[in-house]
Amino acid sequence: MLMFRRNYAKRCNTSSKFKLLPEYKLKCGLEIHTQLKTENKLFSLSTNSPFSDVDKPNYHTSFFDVSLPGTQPILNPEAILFALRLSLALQCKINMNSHFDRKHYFYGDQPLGYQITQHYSPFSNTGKLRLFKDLDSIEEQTKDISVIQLQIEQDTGKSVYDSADSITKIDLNRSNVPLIEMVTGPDFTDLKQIRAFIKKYQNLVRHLRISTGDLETGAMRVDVNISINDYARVELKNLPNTSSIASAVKYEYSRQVNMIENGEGDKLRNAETRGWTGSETVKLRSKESIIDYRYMPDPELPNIVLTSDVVDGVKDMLPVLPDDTCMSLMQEPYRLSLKDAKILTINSNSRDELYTHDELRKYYLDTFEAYRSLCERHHQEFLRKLPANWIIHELLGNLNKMEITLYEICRSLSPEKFAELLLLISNKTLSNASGKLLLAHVLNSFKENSFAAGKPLNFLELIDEFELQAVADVESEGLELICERILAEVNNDKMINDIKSGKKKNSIKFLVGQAMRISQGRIEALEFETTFKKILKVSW
Ligand SMILES: Nc1ncnc2c1ncn2[C@@H]1O[C@H](COP(=O)(O)OP(=O)(O)OP(=O)(O)O)[C@@H](O)[C@H]1O
Ligand SMILES: [Mg+2]
Ligand SMILES: [Mg+2]
Repeated sequence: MLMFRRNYAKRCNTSSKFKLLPEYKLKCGLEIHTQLKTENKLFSLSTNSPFSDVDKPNYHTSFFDVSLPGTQPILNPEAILFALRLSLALQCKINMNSHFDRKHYFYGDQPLGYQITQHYSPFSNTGKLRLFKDLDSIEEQTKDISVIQLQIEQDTGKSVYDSADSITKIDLNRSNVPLIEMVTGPDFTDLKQIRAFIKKYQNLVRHLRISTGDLETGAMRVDVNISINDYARVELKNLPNTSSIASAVKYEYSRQVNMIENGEGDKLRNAETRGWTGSETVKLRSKESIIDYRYMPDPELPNIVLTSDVVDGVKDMLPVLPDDTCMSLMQEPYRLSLKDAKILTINSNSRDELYTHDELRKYYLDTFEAYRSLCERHHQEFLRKLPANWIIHELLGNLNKMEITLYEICRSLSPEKFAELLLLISNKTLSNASGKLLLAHVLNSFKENSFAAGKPLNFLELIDEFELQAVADVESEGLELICERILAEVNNDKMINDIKSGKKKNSIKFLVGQAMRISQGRIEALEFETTFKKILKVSW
């Protein structure tokens, strides 16, 4: 037995890098619960704010949310609209006549005694989400993940264990928050696909503005079902973030392979549900012992009857989906790299307070157009890459560093103004280095003046004031003099020899840096690099 275990550990190299073994095929399906950010709860007029007022338990509740006898559910149509947006974006078949069912179980944070969900006739089914090799970093060119069904249901309350008093307290702020449960087919065959799907689905719900999609708060919760070859599935729950999902999948795959190799495969014949402790999966229950939920149609709620007008209307109003936007940014006239196109398309949640990808994309597109027409007007060569380089790398870098929002910047440095800066760089009034200095200065002074409306920005005046004019057409003797001076100052034969031989090509950047310092950035770095190479007779 021990031999088998060592054998497996060796082959899948568990200690360093996780590897799937070809003879043990991974099969995996996901169930994802997503809280909808509607104004009100699913069946009541309570505010739907499960994460605000954490210090006020049972604050966002109505008589219905706390299950007072005699209260009745009233369906919130906004939740239907959100479910319709998501179903259409996932190319699902819409059920024009779905209904709600009661799923009975007893738990303290579910005082009704049942959860209102959709069991017999869910909202939509048979959709798909396509993953792409380049866009989603998967191995295959494309991979379709099928969506088996999508249903609307209510969230439960929360049980909070109070260790000081040794009692469990119930908070019903989350009770009756609208949820969508989306179930995929068992189509995943490796971890990259699982990671890619979760990220893509999260980005989609954010893009459709139907959920925050945050895993950390529990606004999005992922259950992973795993099996190997033809054994039964194991359902994994309590996976609070992407790294626990990945670790749990790796752990569970290895556990199941070990069991099969140790001759314990029979124990994998029955489906079970396991939880993730942070370091291992532990059995919660077996699927057979699951209680009978005694599903029954909810008699207090009418069917959700849709007309094709409503469905078509929502379809027409869907925003362009992130993949399509990303692909169009990589084509004419923008021809962005995949990396830059993704930055303008995919929600970067961590810096959401400074800019959203939608704002940033709009700023980029407007600047691109303004710069293009300025170039035409001034008969200047249009450098297609300039707007992306300066917005995604320079501007964004400064926003992050100075902690200022794109929204505030837009008021003083509009895309039209930014295009003027780009024109000054492309017609060589400003060197790259001086352009960077000027941009940083402008942003900094906006910040210092708290973005108060002041004198309109005039780049030419600022260039004069700070003497930032690029030194154009520098005499080559002038350049050579500066370079010779630096070589003498540096006085490091070893470094010079390593540059000449090509052993340390990068050291030339150090010399260029010194030259830029002396010329205060007013001469292009490339000019210095060429001169150094000439003086040192570099042949690489
Ligand atoms: N052999 C298998 N291996 C891995 N995953 C599987 C396998 N068979 C089914 N699945 C996945 O298991 C999941 C089943 O989810 P579904 O919601 O239908 O049932 P459930 O887990 O019993 O219900 P509940 O919502 O009460 O948890 C799907 O994501 C499906 O793709
Ligand atoms: Mg399940
Ligand atoms: Mg399920």
